Amino acid sequence: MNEPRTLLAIDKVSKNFGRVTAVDGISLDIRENEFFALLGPSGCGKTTLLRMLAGFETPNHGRILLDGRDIARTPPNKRPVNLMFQSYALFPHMSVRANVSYGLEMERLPAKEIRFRVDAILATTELVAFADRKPEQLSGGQKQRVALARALVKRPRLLLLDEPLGALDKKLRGAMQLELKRLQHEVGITFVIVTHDQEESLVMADRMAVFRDGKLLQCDTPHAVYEYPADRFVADFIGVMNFVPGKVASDGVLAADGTRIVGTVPATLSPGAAAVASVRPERIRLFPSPETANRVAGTVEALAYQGLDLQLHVRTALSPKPFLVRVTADAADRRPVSSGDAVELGWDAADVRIFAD
Ligand SMILES: Nc1ncnc2c1ncn2[C@@H]1O[C@H](COP(=O)(O)OP(=O)(O)OP(=O)(O)O)[C@@H](O)[C@H]1O
Repeated sequence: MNEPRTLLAIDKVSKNFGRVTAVDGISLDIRENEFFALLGPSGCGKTTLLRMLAGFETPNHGRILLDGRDIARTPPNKRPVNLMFQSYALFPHMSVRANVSYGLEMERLPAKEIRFRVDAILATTELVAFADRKPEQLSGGQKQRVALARALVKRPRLLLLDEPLGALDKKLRGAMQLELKRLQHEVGITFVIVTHDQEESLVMADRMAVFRDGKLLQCDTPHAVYEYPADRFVADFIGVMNFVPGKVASDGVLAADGTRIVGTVPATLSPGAAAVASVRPERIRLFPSPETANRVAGTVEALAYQGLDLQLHVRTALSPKPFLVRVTADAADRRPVSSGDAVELGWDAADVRIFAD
């Protein structure tokens, strides 16, 4: 297989606003035709990084190489990069077609080419039937597609999307996540999306970067970030995780009550150091077999049906918070549990991740 080609190389980029370091020495490669997500809690610097890629901010340090050329100081309109705003910023008095063709008209392209490209992108974004409508006559999802069509018609090398689904309700958001991914695939343009929604990144991104306090914590595929988080913060931020605090032992973590959680200890942790053992809710089994490496007694505190899954809160002596356990409806039917029941939880050593506390 060919090595994917790097489109954008972010090289030791920093940005301060007065004494605030919004982006702190980030290095990151984004590949050609990739759907890449920048993710992190509010204030982590993801929007500032996106604005530097667009050209609305200039880094204090570092280089931003697009196709090998440093664009860090190139004005926004001179970059082959387009930014789609969360608010869509559509022209209210213009039709969908006029909104989409506007950018090409500014470029003074021949009318025939404009028509050809606008027709093609209206078809791709399934907007042909709405071409003559004004933005106010469209639904939220349709407006979102117009904003996308307007950005894509210019055929940028890179499309930046700032919380593109932020204005949509939950159900439409789900549908548009898949739609965006399909579109990206179809047009073959590299997308960089900013979101604070970790589920959204897991669904859409080919790779994702997790930030905190202006620093890059981890950059990998959604699967790798979910299964092998770089640290405790990432483990907690992405998905749901159960944590057992304790001290590092030779083959795992010793909890305060003396229970040993068996798992692989990272080489960076010394014996006796404060650590947490963690396990995802879906890796925990109710009523495990006696050979299961980790077993602990608990009491069911609460149950919640979530479609195909049943989510349990189980109180144990291992941690102050109840364990979250996800069992399939099937398993729950076979051996029903209710609030107040005594249960045993079990999980394999291979499903344990251990982090510095
Ligand atoms: N123009 C500015 N002047 C001063 N400080 C700024 C400016 N822009 C951003 N900051 C600060 O830089 C830090 C990073 O901000 P940024 O907007 O990049 O974060 P974010 O991760 O996108 O957050 P959110 O999800 O809330 O938009 C924050 O502490 C913010 O207050």
